Amino acid sequence: MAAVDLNAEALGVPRKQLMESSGNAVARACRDLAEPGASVAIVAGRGNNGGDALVAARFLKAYDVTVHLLGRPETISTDIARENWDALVAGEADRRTVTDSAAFDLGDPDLVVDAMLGTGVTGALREPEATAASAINESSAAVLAVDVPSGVDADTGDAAGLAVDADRVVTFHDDKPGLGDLDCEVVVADIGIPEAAELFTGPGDLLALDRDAQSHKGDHGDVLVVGGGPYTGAPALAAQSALRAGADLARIACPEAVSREVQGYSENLIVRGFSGDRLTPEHVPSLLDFADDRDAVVFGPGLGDADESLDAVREFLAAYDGTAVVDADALQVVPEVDTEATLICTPHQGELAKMGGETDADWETRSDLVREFAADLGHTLLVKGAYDVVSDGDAVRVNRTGNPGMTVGGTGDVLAGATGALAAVLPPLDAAAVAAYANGRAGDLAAEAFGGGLVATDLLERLPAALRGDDE
Ligand SMILES: NC(=O)C1=CN([C@@H]2O[C@H](COP(=O)(O)OP(=O)(O)OC[C@H]3O[C@@H](n4cnc5c(N)ncnc54)[C@H](O)[C@@H]3O)[C@@H](O)[C@H]2O)[C@@H](O)CC1
Ligand SMILES: [K+]
Repeated sequence: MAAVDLNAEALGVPRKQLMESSGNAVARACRDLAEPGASVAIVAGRGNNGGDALVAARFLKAYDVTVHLLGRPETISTDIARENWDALVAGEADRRTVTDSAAFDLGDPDLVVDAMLGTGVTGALREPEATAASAINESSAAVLAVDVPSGVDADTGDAAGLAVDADRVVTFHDDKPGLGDLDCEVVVADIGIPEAAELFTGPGDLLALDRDAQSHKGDHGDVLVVGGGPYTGAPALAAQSALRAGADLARIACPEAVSREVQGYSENLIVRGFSGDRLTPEHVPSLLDFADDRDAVVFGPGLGDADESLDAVREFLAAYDGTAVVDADALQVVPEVDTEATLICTPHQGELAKMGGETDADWETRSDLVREFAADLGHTLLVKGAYDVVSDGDAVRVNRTGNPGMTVGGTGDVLAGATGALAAVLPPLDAAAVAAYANGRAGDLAAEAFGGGLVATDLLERLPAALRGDDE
């Protein structure tokens, strides 16, 4: 929800506007439950859940409204909730502040609006919320809960202690998993979050990185790039990109014939050569061993399409059971391989066609085709284009960052490497979506400096800023 929120804001629909819609929905639910003139007690917490109900109070002029703010107005935790408290001028509602739970007096209202806590709840209700919840539960009034009954965890439906017993819940945007098992009526209100905020990647997607990457206990990934032979720049770019996208270690396995050249691009890379001048099936057993201890493998950059090399890719994937990003010439063998591995395939339109996938000039039609093909393959696809389409066969995300300057060689290697680093810390769909977004942002930042003359290494330098969500 926080990610969708930030994406909506980037699309010009700020949180305060969403709060106005939620408040309006709460007021509508009040009108459903009580006749004009009825007495309504709004019990508001200091977060945005309370803010929603403070908005509702402005829409309930036909009612006798009392607002009980749990705490002093200075302690309201968000600007938008405080602005809505300030907007309730004297006369519009009877405003009371509850600083001592012993002094809380709910009165005998016809309807109670429980807006103490929403999705921000942590642990058991503290005071004065606990006293207020008891009073609400003892009251004979109808109880309308805002978003979720206070004290209930919206994700699980569990309560760490006391929780409000509501008759009806008006929840926002989407049903919450924890509401299903509650013994009350749940109404989902559309609060006008643009569909684009969920479909298109945006700055909100970067939040996944904070959350999930932290849970990986400081382990930000050990990524192996398998590639090189006919080309040397591609694996070096992919590995450097993995480092810029946050991997702790980036290793390259490439033919000995080119390993010194590949190492020469950067002292940050750990290069291991295998015999000869290209990948062949004889290298696969040791490659599998080497890949076993890595968090993710990026297979394909600069590998070439010699028959022996493609045989090696087939044998590798058939035996591998980790996470791999498959790019470039390696892509064409994916449809024929039966593998336990988790694959993220990063084809451009031409490579997609070679894999047997269909495409279309219209991005919406293309999204459907990509989703169906990902479902057939049983893997995640990131199909590159002016609009990148990401799908795991179920969900679809579309990325619009990037610019025509990025058709220059090497940007695909940068994307593959970044996807590998992110796949070490995020689920495949998120890794692909965040990588596409950040790679495009890095390209946009590079275009500000170099216009159509940008080159792939310019993206490497800008990837960290793009992943932090910096504007420039
Ligand atoms: N896109 C969104 O996420 C939207 C969210 N909205 C509303 O915003 C709510 C979430 O707002 P917030 O994140 O501000 O969180 P809440 O308003 O749910 O709660 C945060 C406040 O509760 C306090 N708190 C937490 N646990 C407590 C406990 N056990 N006992 C006593 N106090 C406790 C915190 O210190 C903080 O002041 C949603 O439930 C919804 O009602 C809406 O405005 C619409 C848009
Ligand atoms: K609530």
